[in-house]
Amino acid sequence: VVNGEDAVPYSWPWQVSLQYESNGAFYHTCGGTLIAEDWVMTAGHCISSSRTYRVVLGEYDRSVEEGSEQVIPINSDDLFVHPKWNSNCVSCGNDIALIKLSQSAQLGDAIQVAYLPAAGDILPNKEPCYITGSGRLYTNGPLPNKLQQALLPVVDYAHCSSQWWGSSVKETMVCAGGDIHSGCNGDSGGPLNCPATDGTWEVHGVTSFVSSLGCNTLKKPTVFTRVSAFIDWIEETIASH
Ligand SMILES: CC(C)C[C@H](NC(=O)C(F)(F)F)C(=O)N[N@@+](C)(CC(=O)Nc1ccc(C(C)C)cc1)Cc1ccccc1
Repeated sequence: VVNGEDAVPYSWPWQVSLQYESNGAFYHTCGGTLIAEDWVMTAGHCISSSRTYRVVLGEYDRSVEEGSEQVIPINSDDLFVHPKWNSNCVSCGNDIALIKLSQSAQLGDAIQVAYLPAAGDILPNKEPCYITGSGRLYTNGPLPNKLQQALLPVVDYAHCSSQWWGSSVKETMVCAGGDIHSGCNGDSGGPLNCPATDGTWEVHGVTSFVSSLGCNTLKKPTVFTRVSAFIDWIEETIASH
């Protein structure tokens, strides 16, 4: 997250860190959202079938053992990338994947399941959402230790597809930001958290891409997979596994 701030510890308790194994150690590669006790939602581009993954829940500061962390391994046949995700066509969308955890998360103060929007729910322009993640602090910059957040107002489809991203943005995506705040690599797969009418938060986006010219390129909002366009697929996948 570029130009964000340290989140209040455990204030986004559905945020997870997706980590892959390399030479015996695990590395943060993407964010994710806990959507059920044993399911995590992330981006399709975060998953490669040749890697071994684990998720870490209840993490605030990656450099400190806080006691709230839960590390859960992932079985390779529990990775469900959307069937229409095509890594050669990021602009086609469908950048979403589900991961079944090998055991249920123990919910508590630091770990909670996110609310998802109703199918088809479209956010109005300028809706004040927050991006959260442990991605780079600036283009080609370092990863933070503490979870970051930044206010990223929604740029509706009409604006995002006309002026800014053009035809690279589809109606199955949500744009947000476009000023000095943005996501950056490592935030992929994480949540776009938007206020719900009843004072809670709903996860409306899965962080998908930023401009290759620079994470916080002006007039190039961060682009998210629109969760409300995939509610049926999410429900079917969970129901059948
Ligand atoms: C793997 C790609 C497909 C998505 C990747 N997503 C992210 O980093 C995210 F924002 F989600 F955290 C990304 O934006 N990767 N970049 C490598 C940029 C990129 O590939 N962006 C991009 C933008 C648009 C398109 C399509 C829609 C034309 C494809 C890729 C990050 C970057 C940006 C500036 C400097 C260095 C690295």
